[in-house]
Amino acid sequence: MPILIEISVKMDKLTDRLTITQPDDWHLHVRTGSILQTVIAHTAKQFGRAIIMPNLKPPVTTVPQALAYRDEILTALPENSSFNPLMTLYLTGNTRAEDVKKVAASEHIHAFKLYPAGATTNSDAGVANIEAVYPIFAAMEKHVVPLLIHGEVTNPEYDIFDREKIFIDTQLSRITREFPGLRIVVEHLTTQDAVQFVESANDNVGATITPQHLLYNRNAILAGGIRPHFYCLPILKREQHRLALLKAATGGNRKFFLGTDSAPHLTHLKENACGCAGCYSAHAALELYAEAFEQADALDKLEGFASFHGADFYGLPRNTQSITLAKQAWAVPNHYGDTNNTITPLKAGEIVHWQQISN
Ligand SMILES: NC(=O)N[C@@H](CC(=O)O)C(=O)O
Repeated sequence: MPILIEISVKMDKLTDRLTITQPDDWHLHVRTGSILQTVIAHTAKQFGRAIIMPNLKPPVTTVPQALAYRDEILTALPENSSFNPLMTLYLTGNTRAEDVKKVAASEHIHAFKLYPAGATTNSDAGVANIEAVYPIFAAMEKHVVPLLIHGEVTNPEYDIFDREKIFIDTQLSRITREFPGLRIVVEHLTTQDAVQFVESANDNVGATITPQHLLYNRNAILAGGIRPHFYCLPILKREQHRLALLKAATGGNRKFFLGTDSAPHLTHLKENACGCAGCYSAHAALELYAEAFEQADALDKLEGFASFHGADFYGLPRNTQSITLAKQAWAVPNHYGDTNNTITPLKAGEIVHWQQISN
């Protein structure tokens, strides 16, 4: 497999163009209502498919709700787009084994998302007692339905920078031990500890990595003042963790794949006394990953990470189209959206060095 990956990446040194198989985004928030149209256009321009996170208000907990949300997304897509939203259900204390069977039988719903209650944006309806949903994990294991995990403990007594590691030590290691056949995606890894955990777990355990966690460490949140657009959960960590994530993403290991966690919030709700968690990256997702991979001198590994590993993990066919990026600087706009509903993207007003030129 790695040999195939090497061969199919076309990096033309003379023109500085990079052509890869069309990628997928295995962790995406697109919200609902007026903002949806703006953000889905960005994603659909680059990605063939995306795992759509279900943390709406109220959350998407049933098959009919997920199918209705899918229809809303399809309606919001630009004309002639062939983007395919892969839906998920929000796991709660009320999820039943019957719901797992329905998801297994659904063509459009691909996983359950576990939010520990209170861990992040719109997670209040999440799971307060993880052990209580073990029977549902057993049903997912049996029906081969993946479990996507926001891996942080929620007890406010724990230091925010330690919450991922403590979740791994106290919850995740036990879940993987008790359900070795359960397909698990540890979402948006942020620490060296999480990288090591995923590497040493069995092949049913994979992980997504975001562009912000590859490009920035926690200093970005406090560079000369409080910078709310770098605040997401799990929060950015120390440089040693960023380097471990970069090594994992660029190392060719099939367990690690692209998941932007692009999470739009209106600008005024982030630039606020109590700003929301989430970075918006869909406007330049692949370009931001290309910058990170280029830093690691590993552009030849981008295609595996962005276009193959996730599809293989989910047992879906790889995309057949391709996408080309050029080494072409462009300035990211300060805002997207309309005047009443603006979102501030990652690198707002800054230069991005790669640009998509075709799909
Ligand atoms: N990543 C974030 O900081 N926020 C996400 C939720 C999540 O994935 O944690 C959101 O929906 O805004």
